[in-house]
Amino acid sequence: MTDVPADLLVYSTPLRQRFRGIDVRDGVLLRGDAGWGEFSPFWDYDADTSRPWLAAAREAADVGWPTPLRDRVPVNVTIPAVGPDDAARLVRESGGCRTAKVKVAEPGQDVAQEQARLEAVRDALGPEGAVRIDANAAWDLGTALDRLPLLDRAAGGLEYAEQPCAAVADLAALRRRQHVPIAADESIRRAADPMAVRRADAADVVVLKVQPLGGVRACLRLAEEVGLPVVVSSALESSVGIAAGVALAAALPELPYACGLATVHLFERDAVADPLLPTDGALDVRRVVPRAASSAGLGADDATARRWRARLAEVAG
Ligand SMILES: O=C(O)CCC(=O)c1ccccc1C(=O)O
Ligand SMILES: [Mg+2]
Repeated sequence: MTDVPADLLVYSTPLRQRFRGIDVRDGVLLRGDAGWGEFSPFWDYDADTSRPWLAAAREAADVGWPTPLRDRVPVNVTIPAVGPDDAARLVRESGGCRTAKVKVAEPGQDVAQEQARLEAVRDALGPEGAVRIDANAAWDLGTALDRLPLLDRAAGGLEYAEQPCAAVADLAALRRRQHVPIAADESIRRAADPMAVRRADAADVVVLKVQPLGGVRACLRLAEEVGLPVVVSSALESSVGIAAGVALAAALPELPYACGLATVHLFERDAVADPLLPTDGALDVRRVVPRAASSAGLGADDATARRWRARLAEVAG
């Protein structure tokens, strides 16, 4: 081999906690004139769904991002569907996060386990902290109306509930019928028409993710169009992908909430040497570079690297 550095690397890492049904995360890192970008659609996404993910990676690599308006971005600690002791430990070890996002509606778990997790998180965070939940569209309207008051009480007050139901009409009804504010995530990033949330008055907050929505600039345009407060969140990426979320959060005119960008701690090993982990509850606004010059050095075996090259070709083609 020559010593010409690669402009395409594949990374792979086990997760410390199972998240969103996966326990290994992998993806492609692309280098261009502006730096490194990440292309890491989940494996259950088809080529069409993955196209905006590639546009986001290319923007990061080839164009770079708009000028930041801030140099630090407050973030929430993300609490997977773990038991109360682990939940409390994650808050304590979060790097000073004063907001926690707790996953609920995990298949096989009951409401008592969710209450115990929320009580432990509130206890670890203290009365000044903010607690939000994410149900990933799992509840029907009736279940959401039953659960929200119980979980609101267990949490000692919820900042908001992220995507409690799948349908925009159900989010709107829920918002009218109880007091916990509603955030839309899947209704934005997986919808043909993200503006439907706004027209239906279905949310108080929108969650924007750079890769599924096609890049930092695409998200800035969407934020302006929607006109609601934005929470920038991760798609469970390496620090290369997280840096794009941080760039979006840094470029938004207003940033009233902590962002969901503190997920690198869920990786056993990050793709960069100096991971984007919070200190004093916030991430620095900066670019990052891979910590190794080969995919093998980033944990990807030959089969994984081949699989990603084929996928990249399919999505680009
Ligand atoms: O928002 C966060 O705190 C972390 C990001 C997160 O929850 C997430 C990560 C990958 C895929 C989906 C989601 C989600 O918000 O539903
Ligand atoms: Mg979500």
